[in-house]
Amino acid sequence: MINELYDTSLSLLTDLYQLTMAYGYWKAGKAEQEAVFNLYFRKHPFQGGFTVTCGLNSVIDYLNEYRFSEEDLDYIRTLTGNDGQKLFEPGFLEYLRTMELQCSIHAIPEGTVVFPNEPLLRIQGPILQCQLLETPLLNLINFQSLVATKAARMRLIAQDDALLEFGLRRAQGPDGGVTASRAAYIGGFDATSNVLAGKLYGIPVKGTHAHSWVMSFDSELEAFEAYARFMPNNVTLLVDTYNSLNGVRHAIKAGQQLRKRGYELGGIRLDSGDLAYLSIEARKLLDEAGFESTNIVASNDLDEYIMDSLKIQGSKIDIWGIGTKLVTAFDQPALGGVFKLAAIKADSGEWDYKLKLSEQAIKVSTPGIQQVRRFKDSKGFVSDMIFNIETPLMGKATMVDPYDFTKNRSFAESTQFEDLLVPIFAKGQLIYTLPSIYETRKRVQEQLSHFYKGIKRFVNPHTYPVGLEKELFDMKTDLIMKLRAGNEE
Ligand SMILES: Nc1ncnc2c1ncn2[C@@H]1O[C@H](COP(=O)(O)OP(=O)(O)OP(=O)(O)O)[C@@H](O)[C@H]1O
Ligand SMILES: O=P(O)(O)OC[C@H]1O[C@H](OP(=O)(O)OP(=O)(O)O)[C@H](O)[C@@H]1O
Ligand SMILES: O=C(O)c1cccnc1
Ligand SMILES: [Mg+2]
Repeated sequence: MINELYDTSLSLLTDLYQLTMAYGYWKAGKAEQEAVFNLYFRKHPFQGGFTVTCGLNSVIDYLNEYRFSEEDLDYIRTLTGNDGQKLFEPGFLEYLRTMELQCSIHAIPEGTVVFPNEPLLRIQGPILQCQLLETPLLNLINFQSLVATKAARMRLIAQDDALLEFGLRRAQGPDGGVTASRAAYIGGFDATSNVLAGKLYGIPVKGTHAHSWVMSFDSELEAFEAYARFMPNNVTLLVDTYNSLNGVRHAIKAGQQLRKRGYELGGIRLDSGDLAYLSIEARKLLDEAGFESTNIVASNDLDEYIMDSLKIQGSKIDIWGIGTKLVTAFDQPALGGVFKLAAIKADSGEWDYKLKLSEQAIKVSTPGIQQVRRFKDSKGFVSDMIFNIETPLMGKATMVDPYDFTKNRSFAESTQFEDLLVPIFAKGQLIYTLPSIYETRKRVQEQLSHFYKGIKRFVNPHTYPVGLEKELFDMKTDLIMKLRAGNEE
C-alpha cells in the first residue's frame, strides 16, 4: 500500500548510514555474508502490560516492490562526503541496480499480543541487504504496532460499544493517517471516517456531520431537517453547536419527520461539555420521545482514560468517535522498536553469535537465531520463552528470567505451546498468505482473551513472564563475559 500511496520505489526510505554501511560491506567483500537481525522493542507503550504487533502487511508490500530505480540511483550518485567528492563508486551503484532481495524473513503474525524482547521479525540474509532494511522495517512496524495497541486499549474499555476512528485531520501526514486507520481497525475499532483507508483496506467507513453544516443554516432545526431529508438512511446529528440539550430536542423533531418517511434517527453526537451529564440527559430526552434505539455518539479529545472515567460516571454513550489521541498515540508518540544484529555466519559455516553490550541490562541485545515459544495451559497463555533454534530443545525446557537468573521455570515436554514466528519470505520469495484484515482484527481480541486479565489493566499492569531458554541464557551470559573481558580499558 505504501508504494501505491507514493507511486514510487521506496528503497530510499532508509537512513543514509544504511547506504554507507552497505557500501562498506560491499567494499570489504562482506556484502553477501549471511547475517541475522531481530526487530524487537524493550518496553510496552503507554506504561501498559501488552503490545499488539501490526504492520507486517506493509512490510510485505514494501519488500515485494523493493528495488533501486534509475531515479533512485541517479540520486544516490549525487551524494558527496565532507570533501565534496562522491560518496559511492559506480560499481556499488551497479551492484544496487541488479540486486535482488535474498532475505529470509520470519515474523510474528499481525494482531498477535507480544512482549518486550521478543523478535517480531527475524531477518536472515546477506548482511548488506539486511542492513538496508533496518530503517524501513522499523518505520513500518513501530508506528502501526503503537496505534494498534492504543486502539486495543480503547476496545478494552469500550467493551461492546462501537468505536469510530476520526483521526485523519490530526494524523502525522497522509501515510500516518492511512496506516493509523488500518492499525486502529485491527486493534478493535469498528469503522473509520477515512475514505481512502476504506477504499484501500476494506475498512467500513462511517461518519456524522460537522458544526459547519449547522452553522450554514439559519437555524439548527432547519439544518437537521435538511440533513435528514437528503440522507435519511445515515442520520446522526451533531447537537452541540449552540446548546447540546436544545440540540437533542431539535434532533428529536427531525427524527419525528424522518419517521413519517419510514426512516429512523440513527444517532445524535455530543462533541463538547460534560459528556457524562449530557449523555445521561440526552438519553432521557430521546427515550421519553420514543427514540430508544437512537444512538448517542460522543467525541472530543477522548482517550481510554476519559472513556474509563465516563463509564464509571454512568454515561450513556453507545458510540465513541476518537481521533487525535488515537492516531497520534498522544501520550507516547513512538514505540521504541530496534533492529539488532544477532549472528553472522563464519567462513566455517558456523554461526558467530553477536551481542551489543550496555550498562543497562535491558539494553544488552540477545544473540542467536531466535524463536518465541508461547506455553499454554487450560486457562490460557502462561509464558513465552525465547530460544535459539540452533540448539533444539530436548525434553523439558527451562527458561530463565533474563534480569534475574535466580528465577526460572521448567516446562514438561507435554506442555502445549505455539511457536510465534512463522516464515514470510524464503530467500526473497514471499511464501506467506496474509490473513484478511478482518481475520487479523479478530485475532487481536482472541489473543487478548487468552491472557491473564492483569496484563490488561492500565495502572501497574502485571508483567507477563518472558524468559530466555536456559542454553540461550548461558550462551548470552558467556558472550557478555567474553566481550566485557575483551574490551576492558
Ligand atoms: N464527564 C467527564 N469526565 C471526564 N472528562 C470529560 C467529561 N466530559 C468531557 N470530558 C473530557 O474533558 C475534555 C473537555 O475539554 P474542554 O475543556 O476543551 O471542553 P469542551 O467541552 O471541549 O469546551 P468547548 O465547549 O469550549 O468546546 C475533553 O477531553 C473531554 O473528552
Ligand atoms: O477530538 P478528536 O478525538 O480528535 O476527534 C475528532 C474531532 O474532530 C472534529 O472536530 P475538530 O476537533 O476538528 O473541531 P472541534 O474540536 O472544534 O470539534 C470532531 O468534532 C471531533 O471533535
Ligand atoms: O464523521 C464525523 O463525525 C467526524 C469525522 C471526522 C472528524 N470528526 C468527526
Ligand atoms: Mg477538537
